[in-house]
Amino acid sequence: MDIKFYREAIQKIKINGDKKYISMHFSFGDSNLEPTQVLHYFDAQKGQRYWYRSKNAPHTYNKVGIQYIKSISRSKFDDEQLQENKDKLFNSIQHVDFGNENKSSLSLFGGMKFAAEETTDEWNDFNVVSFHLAKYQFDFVNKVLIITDKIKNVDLDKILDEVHEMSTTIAKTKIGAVTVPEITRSKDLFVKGWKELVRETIDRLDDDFVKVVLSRQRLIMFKQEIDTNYIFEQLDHDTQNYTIYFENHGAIFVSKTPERLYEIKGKTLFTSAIAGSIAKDTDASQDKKNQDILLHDEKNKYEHQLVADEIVHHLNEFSDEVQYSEMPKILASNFIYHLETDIEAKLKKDVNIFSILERFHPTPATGGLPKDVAMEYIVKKEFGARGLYAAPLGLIHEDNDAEFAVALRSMFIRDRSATLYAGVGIVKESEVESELEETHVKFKPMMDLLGVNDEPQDTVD
Ligand SMILES: C=C(O[C@@H]1C=C(C(=O)O)C=C[C@H]1O)C(=O)O
Repeated sequence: MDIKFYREAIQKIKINGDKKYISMHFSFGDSNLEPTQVLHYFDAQKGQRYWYRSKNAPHTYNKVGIQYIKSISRSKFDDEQLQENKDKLFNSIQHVDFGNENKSSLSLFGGMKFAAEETTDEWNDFNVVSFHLAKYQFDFVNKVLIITDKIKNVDLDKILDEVHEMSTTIAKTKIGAVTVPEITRSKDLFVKGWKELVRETIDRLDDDFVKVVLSRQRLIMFKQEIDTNYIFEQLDHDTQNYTIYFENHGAIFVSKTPERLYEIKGKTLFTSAIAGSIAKDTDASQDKKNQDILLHDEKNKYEHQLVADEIVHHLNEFSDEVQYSEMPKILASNFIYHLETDIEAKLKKDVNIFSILERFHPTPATGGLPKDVAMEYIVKKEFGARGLYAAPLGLIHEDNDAEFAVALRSMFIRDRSATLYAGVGIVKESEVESELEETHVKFKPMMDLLGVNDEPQDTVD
């Protein structure tokens, strides 16, 4: 980092008294910083850190945020108000461009809980709706560090010292030995009740209520509080899926989801219908067979089509030009294959991205059909609240470019325990035992992350 250049440039900054925040970006192209190192470096900021990395390299986004200096938090989702809050916030920021060729990608990180109606103490550390503006945003795609601070507190020389110190120290930071969590207990919650609910739901479904996703939970207890550096390293290995790591107050939420809710780039929206599943197999020929079975299985194809049709239907409100392939393809994720249909749409002028979020979430891949009936059913019948499981989480930029993932294959960590979540789409043709089996497979990414190979011996009904 050319600190001398910045030192001179900073003298020329004219503070705009009409603004509330100042945001500067610095190129760190010459130092090889890694997200895991940055998160580790800011251990003292635990409770105010996030990491969001898009799936598949080269990643569209790969960003670590530290210290929430401003948060838009709501107990209810209101698209108009959120758009207004977001615009107001971005308009109150003075951007400083040092003539860097890398543009600033200042963003808000956050999303909303699966359902606003759910209330449990367990999830109280997270708001129903929250979008955070982090003071330090490390953008690993463009290799820039964006620092945003309140104008009334800002000390530009101090910021430069800080940047200099960070860029040199972080580059040398090694996580070193991490503590692998020691599991004292692992148990499946309400399995018997869940199976009964699936049975009851299959009976309940009819021509008017065709699909609902039912999830269940697994509780893992540790001997000591989990070493967050262990989590960072584990998350780093898998680049095939999204990486979501989100701290708020005393809680941590982690997801390795394969599912994108949508990505907006300029005037184009990209999304995918993902539903219909089969486990991967360690035997290569069986594994190939499994993929063929999935591509041709009527129940899975039906389940998938419901999701694809619903997404296309919602898109018609925001777009006059929607494109998608007629036949789903195979999406390989950790331990499991899904059916996937890619969908692309040209957005109409001036669409509110929060309205898209509200309309899309939840797709029938995590909610059901019709959406309202399914949501009510889930909130009323499922055991425990979903919180951020299956929730949309992602990044929103000033120019409305955004990406949201659906936080599946996820867990909630607090103190010495983790709660894992897994759900399955129930349709009239579902069978209880194979749906239960599918949840086992969907727990695996988080079990694997925690280093647990065995299924729990213990169940609580
Ligand atoms: C609900 C989950 O997954 C969703 C449900 C799927 C299905 O029922 O086939 C497939 C992928 C996801 O859209 C989960 O992973 O918990």
